[in-house]
Amino acid sequence: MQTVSWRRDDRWILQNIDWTVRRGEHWALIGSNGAGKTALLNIINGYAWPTSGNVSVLGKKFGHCDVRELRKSIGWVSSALFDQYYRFRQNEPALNVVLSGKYASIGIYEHVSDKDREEAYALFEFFRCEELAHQPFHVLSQGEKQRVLLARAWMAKPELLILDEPCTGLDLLARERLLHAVQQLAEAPDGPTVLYVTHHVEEIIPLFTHAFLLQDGQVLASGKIESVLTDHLLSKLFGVTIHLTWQRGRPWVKLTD
Ligand SMILES: Nc1ncnc2c1ncn2[C@@H]1O[C@H](COP(=O)(O)OP(=O)(O)OP(=O)(O)O)[C@@H](O)[C@H]1O
Repeated sequence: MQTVSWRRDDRWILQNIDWTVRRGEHWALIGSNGAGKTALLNIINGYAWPTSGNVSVLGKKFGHCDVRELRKSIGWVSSALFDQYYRFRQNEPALNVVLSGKYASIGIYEHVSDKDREEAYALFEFFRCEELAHQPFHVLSQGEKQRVLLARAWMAKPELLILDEPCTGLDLLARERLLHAVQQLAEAPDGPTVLYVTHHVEEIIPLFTHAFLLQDGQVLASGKIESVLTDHLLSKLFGVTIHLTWQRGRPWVKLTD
């Protein structure tokens, strides 16, 4: 995207955002609460239209393409969004949630082939949660829901996978399992480009090649992980003095104030 700005109610939520993601790169998008991360994702998914600037996603320029068609190539995992949808579909089994990913719909309105069903079961196995397939989605724990939503997104084999704070509400083991699954998915031969949104630096696994720091709707820094994840830039981003230590390719935060 080039010089993208988004204004709402006399306030600039995003200002002059330049961001290019190339095939083979995986990005972490980091920012504090209210920085504009969700707003930026809404623009990438075509749910919000920039006030100014240009957006192209997967080589398709917005304004010159069918955004609904484009969305079929984008997997979006956001538990906040899906909790809202499935609150009204209390008996929907997790299997149907995964199957619906094939059609990018909420609920299933198409004929489901045996092959689709097999594929969905294989994904439950891949994410090590076979026992969840026949349970209603809305009763699952947060960690279980996230794995089901990841499987749902993967049913359509998207080229771009957007994970919006997928570890929110997960305990340590569930978080590490989910991160491992993300790494495996992305590294598969037909794996997607991953955009991973978080405010927790510890979730940045070695998969990520680049990071984008968003502050008050503006780019604080963007580029290769090692040049962006520095004590100086993260302290500036979060407004506290941060010291990072790296262990096995992952950054860990210490507050030094
Ligand atoms: N449709 C809208 N109309 C008016 N203001 C909005 C709209 N959408 C977002 N905002 C405002 O834009 C700012 C950025 O919101 P956004 O949800 O993108 O933040 P975020 O970085 O995702 O935060 P969090 O980490 O808390 O989820 C917030 O102050 C929010 O109130």
